[in-house]
Amino acid sequence: MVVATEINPSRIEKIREVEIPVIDLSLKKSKAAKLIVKACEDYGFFKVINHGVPHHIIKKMEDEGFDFFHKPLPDKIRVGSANPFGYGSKNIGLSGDKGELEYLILQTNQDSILNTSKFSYSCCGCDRCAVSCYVECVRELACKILELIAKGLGVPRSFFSHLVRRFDSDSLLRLNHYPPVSDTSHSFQRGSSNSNIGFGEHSDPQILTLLRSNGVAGLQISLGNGNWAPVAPDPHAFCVNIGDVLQAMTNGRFVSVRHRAMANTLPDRSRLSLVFFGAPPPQAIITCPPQLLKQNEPRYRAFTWAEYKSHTYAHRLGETRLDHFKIA
Ligand SMILES: C=C1C[C@]23C[C@@]1(O)CC[C@H]2[C@@]12CC[C@H](O)[C@@](C)(C(=O)O1)[C@H]2[C@@H]3C(=O)O
Ligand SMILES: O=C(O)CCC(=O)C(=O)O
Ligand SMILES: [Fe+2]
Repeated sequence: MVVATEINPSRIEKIREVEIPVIDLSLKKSKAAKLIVKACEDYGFFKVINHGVPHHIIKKMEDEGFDFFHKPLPDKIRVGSANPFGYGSKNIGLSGDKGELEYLILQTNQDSILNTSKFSYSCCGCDRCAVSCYVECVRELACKILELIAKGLGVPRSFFSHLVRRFDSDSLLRLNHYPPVSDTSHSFQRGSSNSNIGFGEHSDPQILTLLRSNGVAGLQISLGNGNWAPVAPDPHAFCVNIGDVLQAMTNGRFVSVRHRAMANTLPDRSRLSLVFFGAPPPQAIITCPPQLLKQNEPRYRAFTWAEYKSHTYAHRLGETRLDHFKIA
């Protein structure tokens, strides 16, 4: 089915209903690995069910998120601006991108929280245990999926996952809050842009993203050529998407899917997404292993995650950052 939706008067985009792959992680490993590799090649996106993250840990994290966003604005601003860790509202990044949301970005690695950052869980008033328990579970889930990917691709088991498991991994947790359309009591002030984009089109720069949202719709993935597929909300599943680094490490065999979130149009319910970005340590060298190159020439030059990240942060949300690292 194709439905035309008006994003802005000069540009008609098509919304297509596609079957998003749903992978049951209780399947035999070899079967799950095969299905995941296929989903990564076809869409760079899939959902997982029977993922093993306990419901009470998700619920506690979600409650903490709602509590934070329902605080008065001065309390939220007090945690510091999302530069790169802290609270942000409507402005995404430092290059002028805007969204109809507010968010909180948290570092996940205890080592850097203690040593290099002014920002830690306690600053946002979130319960330290709720955040650490959630992060521990989703990190483990990300590693499990990366190990299935390694199995499916025929590379050593921890080839990708060790980067996310490392004590100095640069993984992040991001909480996005899309307030209800008519909520005037809320401390978040909706912009005057009339845009129905909540979080603009982009790819995630890291290795793998695990997104979980409450039952409110909004996420869409790009099918290319201006076609978008809505992702039905499912509080029991995690959405998984390939990041730019995994695209580079697979020499483009997997796609870092472009996605966006629509602004919340419900009058009475907020949308909350909890997003874990599994990232390498800053000095890790990102390159495609010879087993995956086969007879092909490498498409991207080797780079460190620190180099990629500084390139990312110097550019706008919607840019195709990996192009800069392409071998001509
Ligand atoms: C405009 C920007 C925000 C962003 C950094 C960037 O310069 C380009 C990528 C953006 C993004 C998208 C995925 C994640 O939400 C994020 C935390 C990331 O790593 O890259 C954001 C960055 C951000 O909001 O700070
Ligand atoms: O909230 C969503 O559904 C998408 C958020 C997202 O893409 C991000 O935080 O990078
Ligand atoms: Fe994203």
